[in-house]
Amino acid sequence: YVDLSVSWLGLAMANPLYNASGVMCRSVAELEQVRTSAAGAVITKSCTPQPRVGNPEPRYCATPLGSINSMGLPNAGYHYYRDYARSYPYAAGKPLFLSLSGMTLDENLDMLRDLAAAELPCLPEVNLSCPNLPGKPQLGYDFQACREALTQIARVYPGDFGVKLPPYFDPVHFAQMAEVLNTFPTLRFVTCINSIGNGLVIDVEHESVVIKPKDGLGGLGGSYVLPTALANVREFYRLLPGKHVVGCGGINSGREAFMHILAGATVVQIGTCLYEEGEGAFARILDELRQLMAQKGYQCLDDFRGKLKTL
Ligand SMILES: O=C1NC(=O)NC(C(=O)O)N1
Repeated sequence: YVDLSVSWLGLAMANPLYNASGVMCRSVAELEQVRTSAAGAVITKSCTPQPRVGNPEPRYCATPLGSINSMGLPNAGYHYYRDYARSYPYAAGKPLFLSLSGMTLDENLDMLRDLAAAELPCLPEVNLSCPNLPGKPQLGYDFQACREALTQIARVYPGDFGVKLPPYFDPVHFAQMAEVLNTFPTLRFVTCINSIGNGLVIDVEHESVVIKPKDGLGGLGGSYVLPTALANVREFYRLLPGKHVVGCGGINSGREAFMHILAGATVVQIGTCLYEEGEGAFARILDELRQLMAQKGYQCLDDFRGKLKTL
């Protein structure tokens, strides 16, 4: 028998799989699709205080190797998701995470103050890494700005929270960001990774880019990003003792879910694969993970979590 359950942050999950923020989570209908699927948890679309239409379309395109998107944070506004979190059936056993992505630090602080006052069981995942807002840099690449932001966030939000990080590509950057993150004891998890920002996909037949915003530049997801996602999971697993890493990036089957957990992920999120396949992806990936564990003689996730061998 294979046990896929996860116990973390005072939460009990039947399995480690849920959606990546941004996919199947902008409307209540979509959120309910995830909640009533085989997923072990639910996370909302990154929200801003006011609703946003987002970037001009086409703004998403799938390819054989993954996806490119420049959505531009289209969302129903903070109060829509807070109200969903108010009526959410926590007792049913699937945790709810609320993704926040204010356009400024003050916007994040305003939303977090309100969320703290609401005293809801949901957990915030503060998005430090949206790559698709024209003219705005990804906060996660400015270490001093992150330190200042997290100082104020931890001050206005007393509870546990997490952050969605951009991918890093240099050991010095892993170390510098880890030093910032380790300053905050209530920062309990990091979600690695957000899309690899500002890629360019070209359509040879039409000799054109495939998305409209930023002349075709967009965040990459899917198989394109798996090795980078795994590196970020493993490096932050090593560098953030006592914190959890949520793995995200390139999970298409039980094999990639296994890789993320072997690299140290406590739980894992799926984005591109969920967008392309639909909520059936959850049950399929869980079955594949179960089978792989059974073949290897593992009975639970702790039997192999974080035990990636080096040579
Ligand atoms: O953080 C984000 N990452 C992405 O890849 N896309 C969305 C978006 O553009 O809304 N946001």
